[in-house]
Amino acid sequence: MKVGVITLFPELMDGALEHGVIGRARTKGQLELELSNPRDLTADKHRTVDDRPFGGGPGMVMTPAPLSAAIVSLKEAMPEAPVVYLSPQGRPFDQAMARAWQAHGSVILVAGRYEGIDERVIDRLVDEEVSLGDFVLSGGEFAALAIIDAVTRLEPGVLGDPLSAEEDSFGIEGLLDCPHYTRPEVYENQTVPAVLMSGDHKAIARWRRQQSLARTRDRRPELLEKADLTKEDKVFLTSLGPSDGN
Ligand SMILES: Cc1cccc(C(=O)NCC2(NC(=O)c3cccc4nocc34)CCCC2)c1
Repeated sequence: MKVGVITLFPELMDGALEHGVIGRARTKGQLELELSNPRDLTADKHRTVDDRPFGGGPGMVMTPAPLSAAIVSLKEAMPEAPVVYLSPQGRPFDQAMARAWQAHGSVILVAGRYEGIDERVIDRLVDEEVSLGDFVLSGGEFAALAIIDAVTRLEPGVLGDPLSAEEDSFGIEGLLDCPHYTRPEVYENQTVPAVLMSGDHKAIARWRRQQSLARTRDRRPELLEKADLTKEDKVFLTSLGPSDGN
C-alpha cells in the first residue's frame, strides 16, 4: 500500500505512524508513506502557505500554488493514486472505502489547515472529498491518520491473524462488535459470561454473533439495513423484544 500525504505538519504524521501495527507495516515495506509539505514548495522567503480570505471573514485559507505543487509532486510519484481532500464537506469515510483504497493499492490524502484550502485546488486536482465525521478539527491530519490505519490493516500480512481484520465488527458485514473479556475471571465481583468459559466453540460463536446483532439493532439500527444477515440472524432479531437502546 502506497499512501501520499500533503500536510503542513509532516513530523506529526511521521511520529504517529512509527508505532504498533502501522510502524511494523512500514518497516516491512507493506506500507510506503510519502509526505509532502507545501511549505517546502513555496517561492517566497517567508515560505507563505496561507493568506486572508477574499470576501473577508475570520481565519486564513491555504494558498493554491504551494498546495498544488505538493499535490503534483506526489501525483508524479504515484500517478495512479486518487487525490482525496479530507474535509467536513466530504463523503463519510467507511470500511467499504477503506477496502476500495486498499484494493486499489495507493491513495493521496490532502490534509487541510486554517479554514480550508482554495477551492480552485479542489476543482483542478482533487478527485474526491472524504470526511471522518461531523465535528470541528484544527486540521485534517488526524483524519488522515485514522484512514491510514484503517486501510493499512487490510493489507495482506499486516495483521498477524488475518481473521481479526474480518472479525473486526465492520469486517462482519458492518455489524457492531460483541463484548470482549479477558483475565481475571472475576473482577470487582463481576464475572464473565459462562458461555465464554464453556469451551463450546459453536455456542461461543453463536453468542458473539447474537451480541453483535443485538447491539447493532439497539445502537445503530440503520447498519442492519446494509448488513448481510443469515436466516438464523433474522430469526434471532425477531425474537428480541423492543430495543432498550443499549
Ligand atoms: C463540521 C465542520 C463544519 C465546518 C468546518 C469544520 C472544520 O473542522 N474545519 C476545519 C478543518 N476540518 C477538517 O479537516 C475536518 C473536520 C472534521 C472531519 C474531517 N474529516 O476530514 C477532515 C475533517 C477543515 C480545514 C482544516 C481543518 C467542521
